[in-house]
Amino acid sequence: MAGLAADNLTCIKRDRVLFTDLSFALLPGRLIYLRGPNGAGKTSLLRILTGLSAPDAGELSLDGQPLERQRDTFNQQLIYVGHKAGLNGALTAMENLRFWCAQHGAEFVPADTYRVLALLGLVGLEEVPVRMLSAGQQRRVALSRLWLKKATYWILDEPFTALDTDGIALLEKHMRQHVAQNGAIITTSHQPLSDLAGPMEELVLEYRL
Ligand SMILES: Nc1ncnc2c1ncn2[C@@H]1O[C@H](COP(=O)(O)OP(=O)(O)OP(=O)(O)O)[C@@H](O)[C@H]1O
Repeated sequence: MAGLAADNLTCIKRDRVLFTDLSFALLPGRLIYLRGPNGAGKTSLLRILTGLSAPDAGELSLDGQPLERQRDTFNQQLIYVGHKAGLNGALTAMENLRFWCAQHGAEFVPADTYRVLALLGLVGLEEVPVRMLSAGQQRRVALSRLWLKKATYWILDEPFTALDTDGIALLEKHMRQHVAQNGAIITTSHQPLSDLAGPMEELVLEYRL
């Protein structure tokens, strides 16, 4: 089957089973809204999907083949935006993005990067160390990756954090467009996604004692 499939995943942290026997598929052209209370295991699940951590049981596959044999291929097709912005505060937005592109196999084209930063409302802030930007501006720099690299799979952990209403709408529209172009997204959010994000499936993690 095309897509990223999780088969019977189990995740245990400090003797607490966060989830077990969790199976689902993230298919091209689909958006999964992953929700659940604080501590349910949403970030833990997303980290497993990205390969940053391993499940305690279960398998992941990409296009029907074990994911662990295709990590490089998957990484080329993946953008992960974690709940922390993942920026170096001492570097400017342009420097951060140049570094990120080099690390993630994306071509860094300064003119395109300025254009994306402008789209995200950051004109005049491109050369400022990001530690001097507001929380929402830093989030916008982090999210600009979604405009700079072509990748089928987007794994997003609380991407709306600190964004104002215009920022939320901009991101939701971009997500919808990505899915319409056969992209695949799994995202967490403590605020419900609006219709701007387009059709979605829900994956709910309950808090287990
Ligand atoms: N590296 C770790 N070591 C020990 N426990 C961890 C680790 N990472 C996460 N946990 C625990 O696992 C549980 C789930 O954490 P996780 O961050 O996945 O939840 P979440 O659903 O994303 O929560 P939130 O909505 O608050 O972001 C928490 O109780 C947390 O303390």
